[in-house]
Amino acid sequence: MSSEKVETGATKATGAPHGVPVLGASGRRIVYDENGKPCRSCNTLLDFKMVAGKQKASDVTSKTAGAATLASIAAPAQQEPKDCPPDVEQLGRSSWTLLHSIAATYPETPSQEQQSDLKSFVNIFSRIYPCWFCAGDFREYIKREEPKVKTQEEFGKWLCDAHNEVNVKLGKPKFDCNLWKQRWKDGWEDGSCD
Ligand SMILES: Cc1cc2nc3c(=O)[nH]c(=O)nc-3n(C[C@H](O)[C@H](O)[C@H](O)COP(=O)(O)OP(=O)(O)OC[C@H]3O[C@@H](n4cnc5c(N)ncnc54)[C@H](O)[C@@H]3O)c2cc1C
Repeated sequence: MSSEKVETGATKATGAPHGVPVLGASGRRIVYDENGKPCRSCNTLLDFKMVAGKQKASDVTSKTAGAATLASIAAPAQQEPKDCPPDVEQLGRSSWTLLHSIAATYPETPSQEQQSDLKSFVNIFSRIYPCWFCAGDFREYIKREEPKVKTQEEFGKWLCDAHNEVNVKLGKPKFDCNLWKQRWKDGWEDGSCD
């Protein structure tokens, strides 16, 4: 499938039907699947609802006049509904939690089999991740930066860099990778996680 790169890091299926919104209320490009339907796990909930006619872009803009960008203010205005399929952000948060938690429990000196299992997992993950354009970019990253699985520390840092690549793409600050273990394994030194 051919695709078009856009500023949010999203790519859009070129088969998007005529007469449907191209940009969402968040300012991001709407991602459609191969059947021309908006992809829930590829769009923010706000944009998904806007395309479904359940949220008007004007509802957001009128409440937020004067803000720098729609994208930066739209997300907090949106309440996450309970027990519904995830949007791109919920899916991402949960997936990063799983991935970093795997790093946190990966052995410090893994066997050959454990190293090979982890490599396979990361590769398969990059092929089946439900947000397909996210998955495509992740596969490109893995091609450029091969997963490092020789030790827990090595994998934790590799994953942190991979996550930072997405953060930068989305205009978010980079996370300090020296802190990955406090964030995902030991808890913060100030004791706030105790
Ligand atoms: C493989 C993958 C690819 C993705 N690609 C896209 C994409 O192309 N477009 C898109 O819109 N969304 C993408 N996402 C989702 C996106 O990364 C975020 O998960 C989503 O935007 C929600 O962000 P958040 O601000 O809640 O925090 P998240 O980025 O989900 O981070 C969760 C928590 O992890 C910690 N953290 C942040 N950065 C790091 C780091 N570098 N290392 C360790 N811990 C960290 C912080 O404590 C943060 O609160 C992707 C997710 C995954 C798993």
